[in-house]
Amino acid sequence: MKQLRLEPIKHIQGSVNIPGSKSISNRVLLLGTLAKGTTTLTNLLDSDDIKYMLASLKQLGVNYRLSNNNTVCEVEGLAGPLSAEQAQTLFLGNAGTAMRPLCAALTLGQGKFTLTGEPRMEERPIGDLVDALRQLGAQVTYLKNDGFPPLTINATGLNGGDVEIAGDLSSQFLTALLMVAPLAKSRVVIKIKGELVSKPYIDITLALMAQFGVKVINENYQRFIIETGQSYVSPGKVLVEGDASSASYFLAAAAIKGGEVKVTGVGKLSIQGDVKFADVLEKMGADIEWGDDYIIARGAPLKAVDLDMNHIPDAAMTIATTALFATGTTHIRNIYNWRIKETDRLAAMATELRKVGAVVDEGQDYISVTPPKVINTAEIDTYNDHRMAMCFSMVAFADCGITINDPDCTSKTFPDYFERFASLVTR
Ligand SMILES: O=C(O)C1=C[C@@H](OP(=O)(O)O)[C@@H](O)[C@H](O)C1
Ligand SMILES: C=C(OP(=O)(O)O)C(=O)O
Repeated sequence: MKQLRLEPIKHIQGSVNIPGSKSISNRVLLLGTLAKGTTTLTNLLDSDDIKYMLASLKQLGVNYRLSNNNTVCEVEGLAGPLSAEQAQTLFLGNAGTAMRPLCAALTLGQGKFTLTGEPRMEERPIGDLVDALRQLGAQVTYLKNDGFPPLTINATGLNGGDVEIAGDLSSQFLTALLMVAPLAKSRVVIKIKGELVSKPYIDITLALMAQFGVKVINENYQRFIIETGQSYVSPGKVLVEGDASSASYFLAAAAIKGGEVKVTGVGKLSIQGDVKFADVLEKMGADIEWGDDYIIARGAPLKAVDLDMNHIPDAAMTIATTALFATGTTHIRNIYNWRIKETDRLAAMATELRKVGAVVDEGQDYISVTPPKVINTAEIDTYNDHRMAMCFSMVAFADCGITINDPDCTSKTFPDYFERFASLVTR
């Protein structure tokens, strides 16, 4: 297994332009496909999750032109659903933002589609989405375990009507349903069962649908109405913002080490909820400055926080390792769905934080982290989870340094993370 040794870091300083948002890249590729007209995406993320979406679209006959560095993509819209004359099997890795939206989108047209992924994808639920699509007439069959990929869709189009969907495991199910709703045969009214988690991701979905000309009535995240007769029309150009979750590592690094780091490409005009990560750092004591498309973090002595982080589930992981450098016990609450992401992130985070000496309380839906007096070095397992690898790079700010096992797993969303990180630090 490959390992990356990070020697102790004395100082961090500089500016980093953050690669494109995973959430926006995959949404816009799909909306651009369903839309009338050609959409040119700039600052598209070049990472595994996007490659799976792009490969699937190509397999389904979508025409697009990708620049040499994979960050500019011109998508020729179909002005309607995806269809295929021959049965297609699509491999979607472990990309939730490809699996869930494509599962919904492929019910709209005609054809037989099988969706598969990596072993972990077969453990990540999709039942709540499939239940909702079935209420609208979709025919979906599970190939292994009920409620989980792989699955086969026999597509004949999607009816409109009233549909209920559970919101308590993942917002991606609702995102998927919202994106296909305008192309159903009549008006769609979606009612949310239970608490809706990760709400800001729904705001991303609605903002992008609006850019493509579709209006959704949002009744307090409880009910959504999508009137019939709407269709997606390309806005022409879409600039993909920098990924706010990816920005969290650089902002945290500055907060921990007392230097100044500016992240560009994401700022106060962002449509991504994860920019609120900067507010958490501010509560911990960091100095944060906002521009329209940048955020600057400056370090200061950090103190623990006790917060509900359901709204920023990805960036919240960065707080778990930042907590090693804060006085007191940090409590990260209402994050049950960490358990059903790339790995069981609550269990993985607790295990690895204990290796460096932290006292950790892992609850069903929370984690509490008390830093040790002296942080130990360790070999950190990353569980094929890009965020585990990136979060634990923070431990290099302790006097002992850290070793990251399988660092290349960052390729899911940030292939050159460790090179970018190294370019800002002095050892
Ligand atoms: O819609 C999206 O782009 C995402 C939603 C979130 O998932 P959940 O809604 O499952 O929390 C987030 O963790 C994921 O990385 C991306
Ligand atoms: C949860 C994540 O990914 P996915 O889009 O596969 O759900 C993530 O990137 O942290």
